[in-house]
Amino acid sequence: MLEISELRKRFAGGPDAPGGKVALDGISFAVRPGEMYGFVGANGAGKTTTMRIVMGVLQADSGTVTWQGRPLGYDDRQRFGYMPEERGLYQKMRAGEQIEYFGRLHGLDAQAAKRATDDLLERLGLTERRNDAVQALSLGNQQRVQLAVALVHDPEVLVLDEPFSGLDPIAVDALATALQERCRGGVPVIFSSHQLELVERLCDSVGIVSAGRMVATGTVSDLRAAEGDTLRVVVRNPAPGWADGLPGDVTVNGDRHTLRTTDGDDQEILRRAVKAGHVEHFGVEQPTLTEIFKEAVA
Ligand SMILES: Nc1ncnc2c1ncn2[C@@H]1O[C@H](COP(=O)(O)OP(=O)(O)OP(=O)(O)O)[C@@H](O)[C@H]1O
Repeated sequence: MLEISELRKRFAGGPDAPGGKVALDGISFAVRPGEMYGFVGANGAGKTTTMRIVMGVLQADSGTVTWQGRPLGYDDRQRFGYMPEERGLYQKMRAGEQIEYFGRLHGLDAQAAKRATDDLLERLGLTERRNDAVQALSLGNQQRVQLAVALVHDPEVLVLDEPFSGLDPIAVDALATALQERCRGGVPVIFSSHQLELVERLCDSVGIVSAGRMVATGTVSDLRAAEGDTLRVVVRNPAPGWADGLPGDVTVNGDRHTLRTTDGDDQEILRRAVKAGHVEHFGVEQPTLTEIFKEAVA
């Protein structure tokens, strides 16, 4: 298990923050083998800083990162796969050579690096691009190469900073499939993203970070249960004031009035809606990750 515990980090101040900037204020979470963990938060919340500390690019002021119960060292990190936010490909090197080269850097012999590269080029739909220089590739294909570089040495853990940003749906699916395969093989995968629908679709667990603190973490279903269900009622052409006194909020779109509420007597609400107009929809819905996120960071 990868365990991140009570990480704190303050950056030295500039003219706008002479006292320094607290980037992390006690971040803790754990990612289990075979778990896909989505790390979400507003811009500047602390996701990249956390990942950089996990990968040893930055040092925390305090707190620990352990893997399999032991503090992480250089050798452990060599066996991790990392996609940094700033990316890190040699622009003039060919895609295939690059993946092989990173495989060698991570300790594979020439044959193993070539085999792994062939396999990844195939899986990620890059075989035709093997001999293209990275700078000649589209953003999506560069990102596929970047993922291949993170995967080439068959890593024990994957740490990916916004791997899906800027990708079209086909590329998203190619990357998602590659990550799911590793996960099924028992690799813990942590990735940050602002694409909450994608995180909801792919992840077993989610961590929501806000201003350097973890404001919610757990399985998506636990977070949903904690948030509670919402009753959504849509009434067309209702009589004015039909929802007066009912709990929740009403939004109006043309002749459609939508009431959303997390409490109240559902039968009473139904009676009022039927009396008021044509009831087009009446149902209980689970909160989306976007709703959970907005509530958690509010
Ligand atoms: N090298 C640095 N020097 C000073 N401040 C920094 C440095 N790196 C990050 N910060 C600050 O630390 C805070 C956390 O930044 P971080 O990049 O970790 O956020 P993030 O959640 O990854 O944001 P985004 O979603 O925009 O990538 C921000 O206020 C940022 O400005």
